[in-house]
Amino acid sequence: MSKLLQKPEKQEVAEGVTFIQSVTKGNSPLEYVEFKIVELAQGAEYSESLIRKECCIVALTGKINVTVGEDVYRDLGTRESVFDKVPTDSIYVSNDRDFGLEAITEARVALCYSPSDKQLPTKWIKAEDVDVEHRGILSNKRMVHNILPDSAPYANSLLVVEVYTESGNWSSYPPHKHDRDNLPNESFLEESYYHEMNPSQGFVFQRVYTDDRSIDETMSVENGDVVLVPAGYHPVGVPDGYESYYLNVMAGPARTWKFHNDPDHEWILNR
Ligand SMILES: O=C(O)C[C@@H](O)[C@H](O)C(=O)CO
Repeated sequence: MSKLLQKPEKQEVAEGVTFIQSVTKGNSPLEYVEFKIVELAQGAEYSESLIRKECCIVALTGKINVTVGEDVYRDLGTRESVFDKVPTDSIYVSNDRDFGLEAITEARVALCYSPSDKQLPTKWIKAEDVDVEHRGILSNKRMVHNILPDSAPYANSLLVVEVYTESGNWSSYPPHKHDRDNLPNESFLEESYYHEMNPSQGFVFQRVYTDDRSIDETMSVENGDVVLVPAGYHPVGVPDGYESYYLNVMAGPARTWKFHNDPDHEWILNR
């Protein structure tokens, strides 16, 4: 199996608290992005101390309370399934702070991390404030929830977006990359993709490839999988009959998403 594909692996870390995915510097090729999917049973609690990293807590499904230091953010989360296709609530927590999660209902939570050493205020990113963007035409249609885009100045390094791709469509397409620290032309951002499909037995294909093909992996991606993009283009193709959801986390030396399309396929944009 590709080193860029991580299958879900249940790890019960406390009563009612299960890691489904845990991408760390120790088990992935990424330097700037770490990521967890945590499932919480109703009433379960989980806490963490951030050491030299910032975190965006995304209430994927269910309802949670989040505590950051003395502050409590209550009743976060808007969905029973990510395929309700409405934005959800998130909390940005700065480096070297403690946070806690408490599940009001059964809940699935994404924890998105990147290195940081400059303290910033905690930010409640409310569902109603998340910008919803429709991109693309023909078989390239997708909807994007901009949770923490580069235009939002709340984080030092993290970028977080949710992307829905319609059945039979492509996204992150035409293929683009952001793997050169060469602003203003291109930024270096690593990226992770956490995938879900509707119905859940579906699959999508994701290719990760560089110009010189030193990376060239085409992966069959199933519900709950994570794809890691240390470099290269990273398009996603969705088979007929299935909808795709993914949560992207990006981070790098500069908090700017400046991508470069694969010149061979850029013509797609001019139809
Ligand atoms: O517009 C899309 O298809 C989503 C992608 O831009 C995705 O968020 C990504 O690849 C970011 O680099």
